[in-house]
Order: sequence, then C-alpha cells, then structure tokens
Amino acid sequence: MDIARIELSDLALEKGGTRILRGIDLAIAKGEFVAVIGASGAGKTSLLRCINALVPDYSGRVLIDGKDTAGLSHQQLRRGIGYVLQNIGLFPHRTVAENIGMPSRIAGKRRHDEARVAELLEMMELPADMARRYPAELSGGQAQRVAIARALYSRPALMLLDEPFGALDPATRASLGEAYRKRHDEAGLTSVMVTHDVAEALALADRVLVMHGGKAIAFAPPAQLAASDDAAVRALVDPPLRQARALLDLKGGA
Ligand SMILES: Nc1ncnc2c1ncn2[C@@H]1O[C@H](COP(=O)(O)OP(=O)(O)OP(=O)(O)O)[C@@H](O)[C@H]1O
Repeated sequence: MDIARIELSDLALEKGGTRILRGIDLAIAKGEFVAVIGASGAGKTSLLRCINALVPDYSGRVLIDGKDTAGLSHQQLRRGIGYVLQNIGLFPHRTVAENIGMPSRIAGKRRHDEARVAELLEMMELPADMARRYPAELSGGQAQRVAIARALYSRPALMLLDEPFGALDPATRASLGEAYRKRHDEAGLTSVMVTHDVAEALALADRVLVMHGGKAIAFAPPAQLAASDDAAVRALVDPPLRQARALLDLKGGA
C-alpha cells in the first residue's frame, strides 16, 4: 500500500463518557513530516491509534488514499504502516537481527531477509556486528534505532511514532531525531510523530499539529506556529523559545 494522503474527517472518540477526540478534520500529504504536540491527556496517542485502526470504536472517518480504513484488512494496514513506541517492545530473547526481521516471521516466513537487516542497520547508523547482540546488550539509543529499523523493515509508506525518543538523553535524542528525519526524506516516507518536546517538533517537522482537550487547535508550519497568538499554542511554544533565546544570549556573551 503506497500511502499518498491521510484524511481525518469529523473524527471523534469517546470512552466511558469522556470525549477523548472531538471533531478532528485534517489532511496529511504524502511525504509530509507531521509532529503532534499538546499537554498530557490532550489525545495525541489516541489520534495515532485511530489512524492505525487500533481503536475500533471511533466515529467519523479515517481515509488513506481516499479509502476508509474501516474497509481495509488489518494485514493491509500493518504492512503499510510502521509503528514505533517509546517503550520499544524489543523481544529480549531474540537477537537484534531477529528483532528487525520480526515482521517477516509475523507474515509467516521462516527466515528474515539478511540483506534487508544489514541495509537497515547501516541506514540507522548501527555497526553490522550488532546484528548478533541481544536487546539487553544495547544502550537506550541503540535499542530505539533497532525499533525504528524494525518498523521500517517491510518498507511501509507511513510511519507513526509515539514519543520515539522520549527515554533518551538530550544529545542522543537530537542526533537520532536528525537521523530519522534524513531517513524520512530519503525513503519518501510520510511520518506522524507524537512528541512532548516542542523544540524537537519545531526543528524536525514540516507541520506541527497542536492538540488541546481532544481538539486539533492548530496545524501549521513551525514558523507560523511560533508566531501564533492563540493562548494555548503560546503556552506550549513560549517556554522552548525563551530557553533558546536565553542560550543564544549566553553564547553571544561568551
Ligand atoms: N481506553 C481508555 N479508556 C478511558 N479513557 C482513556 C482510554 N484511553 C485514553 N483515555 C483517556 O483519553 C485521554 C487522552 O489520552 P491519550 O493517551 O490519547 O493522551 P496523550 O495526549 O497521548 O497523553 P500523554 O501525553 O500523557 O501520553 C486521557 O484523558 C486518557 O486518560
């Protein structure tokens, strides 16, 4: 499935009387890198789960290339969409190579494609001999690179990433974010990444979606968002902007 366009139309989700997502209408173009930001509980993860058809009971429509995902099989969706979570989920008793090649086993093949695994290790800037190691022998940053490699194994057109770099130190986080953005561009992926790091969102994304109380309150390129006069948007973007200015002042004064 070569995903060209995602459209959400009047998407809403309610659980136990709580309205988690409300009336979301937006379109994401092929090749776009979208970051999703918003306070805790704003509905960011729920939005990704609706796109991925992990939540069956939403109302409204999720369209991929004009087709309602409700009419697509799970197998079709899983093949076309790579999903990366913060808590990684690598299999501890499988080697790095087996973890990366896991999608082929899940698809019923006995062996994974060694050449594809080697290619992905190189793509994620990991040494080739890491293929034989086990997850417990990796640093957090290396493990997260392996998780991204696994999500890319089946050549999905769309990547959904939920706080993919959340557990990493700031320097590793920044370099992995940049490395992922490069892969996104080279592979012509469409990426939707939830992040709590507003500076990361502004630095990496083509457009930033701001969620607030289950609603999409802004969806704009970083420069436009940084100039927004909406109070809820300002509450998110002002702290990192102040921090950046303070750092620039320090640098200027050095
Ligand atoms: N299965 C569920 N049943 C009831 N409430 C739920 C369920 N899943 C999520 N919620 C609620 O929906 C709201 C949105 O949750 P969601 O995980 O989408 O937010 P989020 O923006 O990703 O938050 P965080 O940044 O903390 O991960 C929260 O108030 C959460 O408690």
